[in-house]
Amino acid sequence: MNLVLSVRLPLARFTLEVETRLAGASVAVMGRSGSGKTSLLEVLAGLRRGARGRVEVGGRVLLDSASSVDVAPEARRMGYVPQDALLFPHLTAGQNVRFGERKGRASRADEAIALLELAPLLHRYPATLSGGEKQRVALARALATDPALLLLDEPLAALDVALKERVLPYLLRVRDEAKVPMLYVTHQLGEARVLAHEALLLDEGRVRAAGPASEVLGTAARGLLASEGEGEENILEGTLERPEGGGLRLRVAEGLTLWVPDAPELSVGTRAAYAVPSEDVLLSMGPLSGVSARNVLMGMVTKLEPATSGEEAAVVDVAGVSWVVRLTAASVRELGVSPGTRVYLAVKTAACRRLR
Ligand SMILES: Nc1ncnc2c1ncn2[C@@H]1O[C@H](COP(=O)(O)OP(=O)(O)OP(=O)(O)O)[C@@H](O)[C@H]1O
Repeated sequence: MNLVLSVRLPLARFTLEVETRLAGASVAVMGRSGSGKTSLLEVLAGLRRGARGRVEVGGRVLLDSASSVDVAPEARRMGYVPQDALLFPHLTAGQNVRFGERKGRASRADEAIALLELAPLLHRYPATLSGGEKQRVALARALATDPALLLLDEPLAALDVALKERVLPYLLRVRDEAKVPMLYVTHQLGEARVLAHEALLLDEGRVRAAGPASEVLGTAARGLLASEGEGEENILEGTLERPEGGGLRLRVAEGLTLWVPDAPELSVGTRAAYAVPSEDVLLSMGPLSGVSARNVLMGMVTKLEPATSGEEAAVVDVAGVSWVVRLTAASVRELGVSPGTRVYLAVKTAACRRLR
């Protein structure tokens, strides 16, 4: 899906000026609070009068102010789910989903209901649903409109950690099974890494970086989001295994396995993803023994980057996989950490949180 953006929209403090081309199936839109993320989504949805320039989605021109093209919001086929997506309180979950159903496309609503596992909830009213369930209904309602592009504004922000874990896999299903392209606003680098193929980083209304997620979500994003104190997570994907002697282990790469919390429903051979907050990784200069952390990984520092005030983020390569570890500036000095230093990382099993 091709996305061509060349838009200008005057805002209160600055002008949103976005000039970019994206090709990915899922794009994370990131940036500090107030950098213009929601405004950009609303320009795409056709909800902002005064937007100038050109918007093209999958070859279809939605806005071209030079030739006075400005497709009405309802004709744009954008599945917009705003930050605090409200459900109609007097309609059941099922009626909410079908509300947006496109004529002749009833199957889309059925697909969305199956994909998001809403069948048991269809007769319930929004007031009786949990936050995560409401999010799933809002997402299904958007999918039922058979959108060309989903615009999701921080779909997980209002959910606590446990609920996030339950809703994130549904977003992955939308991406991988429904195959509906999405633009996804988030403040969490970890979430963006799991969900996005590409990323767009906004700073005061301008594009600071855009392109493959693996590149954009590195240095630039960390530097820009650091001042917000956003938590950073290491995301590890791999295959589950149960070695003799018990326990559950994630095989991430040749030479990198990670003990993770055991749970009976997890079966060997399944692909899984885990998040480890950067502040939960301990760094040591020497081999560790006699520590309670079950995972001790040997690696090499590749970069040091400024993180939150007074802190630095060390990027450590472990068997070809990059880890981010938070250190205070004092520890960096005292330990003598610099690029090229061999280090050991200790990670408690309990710090590994399953994402899918
Ligand atoms: N309708 C509007 N008219 C003028 N300025 C606006 C309008 N809506 C928002 N703004 C301003 O534009 C800037 C960007 O707002 P926007 O909501 O797009 O940011 P954001 O990146 O989504 O922020 P957050 O992460 O806090 O949701 C802010 O300074 C905001 O005050």
